[in-house]
Amino acid sequence: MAFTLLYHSLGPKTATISFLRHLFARAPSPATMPATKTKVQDIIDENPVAVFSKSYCPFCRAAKQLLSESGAKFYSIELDQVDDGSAIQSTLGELTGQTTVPNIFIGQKHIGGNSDLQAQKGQLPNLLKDAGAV
Ligand SMILES: N[C@@H](CCC(=O)N[C@@H](CS)C(=O)NCC(=O)O)C(=O)O
Repeated sequence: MAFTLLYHSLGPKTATISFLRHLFARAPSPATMPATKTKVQDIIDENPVAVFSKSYCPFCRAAKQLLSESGAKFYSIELDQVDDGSAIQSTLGELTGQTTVPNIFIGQKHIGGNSDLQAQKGQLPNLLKDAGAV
C-alpha cells in the first residue's frame, strides 16, 4: 500500500529507493533491540557475579577458574552457544565500551575482562563478599 502510493507519486526508481530506505531506517540493529537490552540488564541485576563468556575462549576459562577458586557462585552465559549471543555482545559494547569476552560484573559493577579481574585478585574476596557471591 505504502509502496503503491510512492510508486504513483514518485515513479518506480525513486519509489523503490525511498521504500527500501524506509524499511532499513526502521529496522533496529540487534544491539538496540529492547528485548536484548532488558535481558542483559536482568542478568546483571539478578546475579552477584555475571560472566559473559565464550566456550572456546581461554581468557574466559581463566576468569571463571579464578572465580571458582575464590569460592564464588557465578552465572555465566556462553555467547557462542546461544542464538542471541552476538546481539548480547553488541549490547554489552554499548553498555560498557567493551566488546571482548569475558565481560564480567560483580555486584552489578562492571569489572572488565580477564586481565582486569586478575589485576583485582587482592580485592576479590572483599568484592565477592560485598556482592553476596561467597
Ligand atoms: N584482554 C582481554 C582479552 C579478551 C579477548 O581477547 N577475548 C577474545 C576471545 S578469546 C575476544 O573477545 N575476541 C572477540 C570476540 O570473540 O568477539 C581480557 O583479558 O579479557
